[in-house]
Amino acid sequence: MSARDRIKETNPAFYKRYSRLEDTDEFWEFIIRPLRQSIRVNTLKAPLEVVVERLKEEFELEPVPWVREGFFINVDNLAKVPEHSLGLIFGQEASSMIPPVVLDPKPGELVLDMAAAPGSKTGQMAQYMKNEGCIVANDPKLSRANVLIANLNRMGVLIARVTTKDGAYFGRFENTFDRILLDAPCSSVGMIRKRWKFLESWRLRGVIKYMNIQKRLILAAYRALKPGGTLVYSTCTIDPLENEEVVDYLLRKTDTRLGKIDLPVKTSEPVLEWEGRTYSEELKKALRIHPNDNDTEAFFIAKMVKPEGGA
Ligand SMILES: C[S@@+](CC[C@H](N)C(=O)[O-])C[C@H]1O[C@@H](n2cnc3c(N)ncnc32)[C@H](O)[C@@H]1O
Repeated sequence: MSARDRIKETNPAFYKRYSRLEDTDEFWEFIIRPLRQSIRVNTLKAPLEVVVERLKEEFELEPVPWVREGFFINVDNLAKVPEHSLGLIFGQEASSMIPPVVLDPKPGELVLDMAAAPGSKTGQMAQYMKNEGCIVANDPKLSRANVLIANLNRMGVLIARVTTKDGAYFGRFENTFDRILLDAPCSSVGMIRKRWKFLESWRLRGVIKYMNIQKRLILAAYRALKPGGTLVYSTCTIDPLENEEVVDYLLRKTDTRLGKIDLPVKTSEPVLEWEGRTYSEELKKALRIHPNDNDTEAFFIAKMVKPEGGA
């Protein structure tokens, strides 16, 4: 049975909705094809070259084009690789490495990771900050916050302060953070490649529930951002209501502008019209990544800048 037919049979509403986004055989095939394993080398613990040389003795590595420390690797079970237990490498999906690259935090800065667990992007940001400055790593789900703490310990991250608030709580710290990552909770269509259950359980009402949470969080994040600061919004899903709609909402409510993202990554056209809504042309600067674009998880990434002297 073709991927298209399997998807149609498993969740007809899913098929109907997203065939309006893209309807090629390739798209449907990559929506469900198992993901390639990828890793990020953790330069907080050892130099990149040393870890790469060691791994090459045993595995084939292929660089992830958009992240210097990212590699595809031919390993079945990372848990059996000692470098993983030692925190020298971290299993992280290749497209999920993009938001921290776009945010580009610097040593000494104050950064908010509003939805941080299990911490793959917190670790990556600490790496770019050379463990200098501070990252407030927040996640309200206690079981996930525990995994976050364990991962940060294993990765040797020394600058994270873990909190367990609803992300909207941070809106009260107006004009405070140099950079903010909102890697939002979402309907996780990109994760179908890891877990079939995300296809089975997908419902439009879930998308709408997440959209409302995302709008609340992005507005709070923007409030907490310093004038001149950068906010990156990302999801691992393809629904325009959780992506373009949410960023367009922030554009309409505030004085934010979108920043251009220049990375060697293939993207799909951003959606500027959906279900009778029209979105700002500014959204052309966002990255909409479908799973067939680069053989990765689906992702959406937008970079917002708060003007100096802005509200
Ligand atoms: C996509 S995951 C984050 C992945 C993480 N950034 C990483 O790279 O490892 C989204 C997270 O949002 C958290 N979350 C759910 N509701 C939230 C809320 N109201 N405020 C902040 N975070 C929330 C979830 O517990 C989940 O861990």
